[in-house]
Amino acid sequence: MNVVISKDTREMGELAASKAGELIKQAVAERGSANIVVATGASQFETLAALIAQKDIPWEQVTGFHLDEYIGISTDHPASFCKYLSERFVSKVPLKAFHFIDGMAKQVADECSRLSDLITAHPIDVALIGIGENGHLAFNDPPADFDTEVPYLVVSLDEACRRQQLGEGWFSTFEEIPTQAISMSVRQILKSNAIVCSVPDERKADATAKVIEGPITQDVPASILQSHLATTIFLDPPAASKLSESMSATR
Ligand SMILES: N[C@@H]1[C@@H](O)[C@H](O)[C@@H](COP(=O)(O)O)O[C@@H]1O
Repeated sequence: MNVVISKDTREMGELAASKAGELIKQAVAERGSANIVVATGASQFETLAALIAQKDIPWEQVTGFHLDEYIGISTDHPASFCKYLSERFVSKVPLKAFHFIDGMAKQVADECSRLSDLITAHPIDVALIGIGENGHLAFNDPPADFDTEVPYLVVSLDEACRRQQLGEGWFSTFEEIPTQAISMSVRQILKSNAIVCSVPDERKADATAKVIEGPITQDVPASILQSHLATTIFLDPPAASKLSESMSATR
């Protein structure tokens, strides 16, 4: 795992997008196509804006996968990750395909199977992800399942995760926030050839320090990224503010 501390949030997004763009272009040059995973949330604002601004990515050869989605939130709800991805990414670049998670599916088990089959047929070149204030990876809250081989699964959201969504302003009341989601599993995320993790904001400083410098534990799900050699975590200075001095010196 590599760590890059940028000078501000904008630069964090530019550096993360530049890394992701290089990896996408490399995959297309080598294989003729690329498969990517795209996350949502406040963490991805700058990264996705910088990614869609890159002019030399052959998007027609790129297939995208959706990292996680609430169960029971329609696509016109302000918190819908489908809405977020449509508006900020899918409508902005001419992708070969994008596989959304249907959080309104009547049979969520069938939806997980459909997505699992699709992603198994599309090995991922690069996953763009974030981490939660509670250290979650996608919607795998602590203690996360590090063992399941299932690519997509139904997960329960813990209170800290749901409070984060309220704090970011995606919902107007705590009660409105779903208690379940469909998420890519931890093992599926780790199968990505490369991982580009964007982490801005002081709200993430505690989780960032645990993820990067603490032990690998299911209680801090994103700490498993330490075991993935082709992961780069891009931080802004507030997110990096609780790292040890030696780590901060890598800036
Ligand atoms: N489940 C989403 C993830 O897709 C995201 O990567 C992560 C970080 O959240 P945020 O970017 O909102 O800070 O947790 C969110 O709740």
